[in-house]
Amino acid sequence: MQRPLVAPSILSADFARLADELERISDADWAHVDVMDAHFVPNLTLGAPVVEALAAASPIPLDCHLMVSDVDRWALDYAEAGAAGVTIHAEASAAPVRTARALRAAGARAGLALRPATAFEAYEDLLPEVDMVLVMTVEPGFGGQEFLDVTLPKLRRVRRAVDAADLDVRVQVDGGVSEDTIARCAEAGADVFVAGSAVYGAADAAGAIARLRELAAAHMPR
Ligand SMILES: O=C(CO)[C@H](O)[C@H](O)COP(=O)(O)O
Repeated sequence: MQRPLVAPSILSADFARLADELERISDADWAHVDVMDAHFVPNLTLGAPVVEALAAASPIPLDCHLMVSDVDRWALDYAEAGAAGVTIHAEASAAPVRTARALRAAGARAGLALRPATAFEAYEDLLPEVDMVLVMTVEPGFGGQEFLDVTLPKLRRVRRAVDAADLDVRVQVDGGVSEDTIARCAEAGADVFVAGSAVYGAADAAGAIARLRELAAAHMPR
């Protein structure tokens, strides 16, 4: 198992002060950037030009989570904008292997995300083509939602498959991750933890990041 990575989601940040909000999480491993198109999910955030500006301003790498329809058409723009990792949703992609290969060829990590109701089994054979699987632990679209325990069995299945294949593939969780829920995620096999409100809602963001990282490390199987 790799060391735990904490990726605060800037969805819960102050959008009027994004460069300052990235500085606030400079102790984190990655900054998680939620791209929403008001079609794949019922919310609208930002696009590649803003990601390009954030990549230039950020003290840490950007991890872009694309919640957009027809994602194969848009994904490469985010790698070219400077994102270190780009995650596409399986449900929005007609050609996940082609898109993942294009992302890797552009120098970005390729991630594949699964909504809570999407089964992992149909995508298991694609594991060698990606660098990360994102198991959504809420329905995508909004921060501050309640963690869905029903996603934990899938998280365990993803971890088992990654370990069985002995692949260098990260397993990310996103949604409702907090000091109350992170132990469950770590025990089930996650090693990248996205947290929006748990970090940006804290007076001391650096302290919140450190506590999440410690809790994750304490509960990840050795
Ligand atoms: O992808 C997301 C929503 O679709 C966000 O990253 C996620 O919800 C983070 O927010 P919180 O930690 O407050 O649940």
